[in-house]
Amino acid sequence: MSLRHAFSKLSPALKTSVSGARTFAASAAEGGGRKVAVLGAAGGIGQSLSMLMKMNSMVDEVSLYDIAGTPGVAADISHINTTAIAKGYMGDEQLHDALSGCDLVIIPAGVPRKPGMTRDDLFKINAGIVAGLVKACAKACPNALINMISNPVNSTVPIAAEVLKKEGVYDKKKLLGVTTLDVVRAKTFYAAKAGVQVEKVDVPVIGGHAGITILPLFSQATPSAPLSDEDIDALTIRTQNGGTEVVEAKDGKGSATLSMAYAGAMMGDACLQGLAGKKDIVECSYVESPVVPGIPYFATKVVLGPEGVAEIREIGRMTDYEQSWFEKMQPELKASIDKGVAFVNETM
Ligand SMILES: NC(=O)C1=CN([C@@H]2O[C@H](COP(=O)(O)OP(=O)(O)OC[C@H]3O[C@@H](n4cnc5c(N)ncnc54)[C@H](O)[C@@H]3O)[C@@H](O)[C@H]2O)C=CC1
Ligand SMILES: O=C([O-])CC(=O)C(=O)O
Repeated sequence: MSLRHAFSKLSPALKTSVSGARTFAASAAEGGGRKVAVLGAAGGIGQSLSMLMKMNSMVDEVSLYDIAGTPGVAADISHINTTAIAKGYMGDEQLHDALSGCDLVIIPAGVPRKPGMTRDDLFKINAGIVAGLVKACAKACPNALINMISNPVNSTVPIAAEVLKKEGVYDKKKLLGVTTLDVVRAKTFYAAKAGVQVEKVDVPVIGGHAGITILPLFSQATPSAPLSDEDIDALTIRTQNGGTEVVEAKDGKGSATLSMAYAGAMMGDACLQGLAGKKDIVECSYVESPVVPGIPYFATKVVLGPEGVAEIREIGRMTDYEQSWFEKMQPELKASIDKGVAFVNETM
């Protein structure tokens, strides 16, 4: 498959940049001129994600920040003949400059899983990393959108919210947990089973981003296909275990990086399109949400706009099968949220 074909589903901004059909930056009216930072840019996700953001014609500057390794990655990416400038920043003392003036900050910093671990096992290390980075965002770019990739997302998003609240700059419209990879997987697995063209598939995925908190709603998938209950059960469980499938296949060498960079670039692109005032930009995302009483953060489809999250969509109709997963996930999701909130209150 050609690169051009592979990118045929991306937004016009990303597509024109990839195809080389346009070598100038998108004008401000088209949503160009954006500064995007990737925190954790020298990592498995961060390198590819930084490259994909450099290929987005809405972006003028990509800021690559990490505790080590960013000068090399930035030098490498900077040779790509797209308009955005790529700059490397390394270490605490350069973090503020990396973030100043940013419209969008994407955070894939922190440790990944090894076989046998849950995402929650990463909490001990990643909670502190995320809290420190978000505190720096609060000071350097308080109006930027934040896309949180670092795991456990079910807790790192509430951690980020609490830090931003303590800094007096929290805006729930601007903090988005990235669950796009769950949607990417659900679409891929569904298309293969249903025998439909994957580019035409849509599947909402609700809840959170860990095990049973990931709930693909195949009853709402389009185009619809007459799948058996056994098929739906297998697709649901495969989507919930998609991350573990990759962790086991990588056998100690980390978790999903390339598919995550793709998913992160799609989500980042959608946020930039929303900022530019484009209409009907809809992605599933884990955000502060009123949709499920008693569960303050929840992923459903959200509409992206000039301020970030413009509208949070309801779950819609679920089958009895989906409803039973929905009920089962709630205690785990609530516990992960409470753990994130408590971490900030006890340590900061
Ligand atoms: N939301 C999602 O769907 C997914 C989330 N993830 C998560 O993304 C995170 C990163 O995964 P990988 O890129 O594979 O890991 P990696 O280990 O390859 O890269 C992580 C990078 O973060 C950097 N880092 C550590 N502390 C930092 C700090 N204080 N400031 C800036 N950078 C720092 C490291 O130096 C490293 O370069 C993990 O927590 C992983 O679980 C992974 C896949 C999917
Ligand atoms: O499974 C992991 O640890 C990484 C991740 O979140 C994913 O691939 O969905």
